[in-house]
Amino acid sequence: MYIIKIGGNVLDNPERLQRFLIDFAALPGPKLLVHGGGKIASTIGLQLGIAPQYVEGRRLTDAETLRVVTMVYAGLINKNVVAQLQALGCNAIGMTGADANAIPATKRPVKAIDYGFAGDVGGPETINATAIQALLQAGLTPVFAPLTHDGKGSLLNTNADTIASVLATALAPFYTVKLVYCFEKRGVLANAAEDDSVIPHIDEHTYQHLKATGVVKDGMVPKLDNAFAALEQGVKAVLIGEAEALPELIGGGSFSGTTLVWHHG
Ligand SMILES: Nc1ncnc2c1ncn2[C@@H]1O[C@H](COP(=O)(O)OP(=O)(O)O)[C@@H](O)[C@H]1O
Ligand SMILES: CC(=O)N[C@@H](CCC(=O)OP(=O)(O)O)C(=O)O
Repeated sequence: MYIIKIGGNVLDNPERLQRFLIDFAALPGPKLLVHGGGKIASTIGLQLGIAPQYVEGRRLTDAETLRVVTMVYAGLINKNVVAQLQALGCNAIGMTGADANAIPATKRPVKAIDYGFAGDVGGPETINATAIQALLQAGLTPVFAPLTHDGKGSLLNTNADTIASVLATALAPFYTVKLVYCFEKRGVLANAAEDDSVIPHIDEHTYQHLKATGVVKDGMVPKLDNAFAALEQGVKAVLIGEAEALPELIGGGSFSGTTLVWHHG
């Protein structure tokens, strides 16, 4: 099965999103979509007078921000994606980690920095894989917003790349899971300014080198950390590429993004 994640730069562009959803809806077999939307949450927050705050690239989720991200992720984005998929004949069902207790989490402990209502997810055994399997077996396509819950009544904000990785890992014992991170570039690039400089294959060793030399940075670092963690824990394949090139990415032809390589044993 495919678990596909789309980020803020795709969600923010209606034409790009529509093209992606057409291809996603056409994928045969069980599938699951995870969306982010950090960029849209920041824009809507600003319109409401709530400026986004980041420390080292991570959002601080105070009580007001939690209200904004709940409205934007679980409401505006999630329900519009579900409606668009329904129009394409894909029987989508919108989810957060609170729904069906799919993804329990704990509020990140306050150390040097207080990230507020940020949720840290435990191991794959904490995921309610049974409920997600039941949805898949009923022919439904779960669409996850990047929110989890603490089991005490509060939603928590959790990075969408992490949600995709942990769901992929939790479902790996039951399905051959291929995890696909779709974003606005054609893959992991050797040169940020050169769109055609896609690195076709990256293993752990190469990744450490790319990170140390600053070729891979910013949002790509947590994405690849999550991706290698998923491979280590039984996910069959991880692909990274352009949302609009989903069929090529999955088809594995030339110009088909970056494939992460895991050396077993
Ligand atoms: N070597 C690289 N190749 C491609 N993107 C990179 C690279 N290094 C850093 N990045 C940055 O990582 C970003 C993708 O991560 P992120 O911002 O989390 O995106 P999204 O949430 O849309 O998936 C790209 O937009 C790009 O700016
Ligand atoms: C805790 C945390 O980092 N939450 C993220 C969730 C959204 C997200 O991951 O969106 P993209 O995939 O579009 O970046 C945030 O609020 O930015």
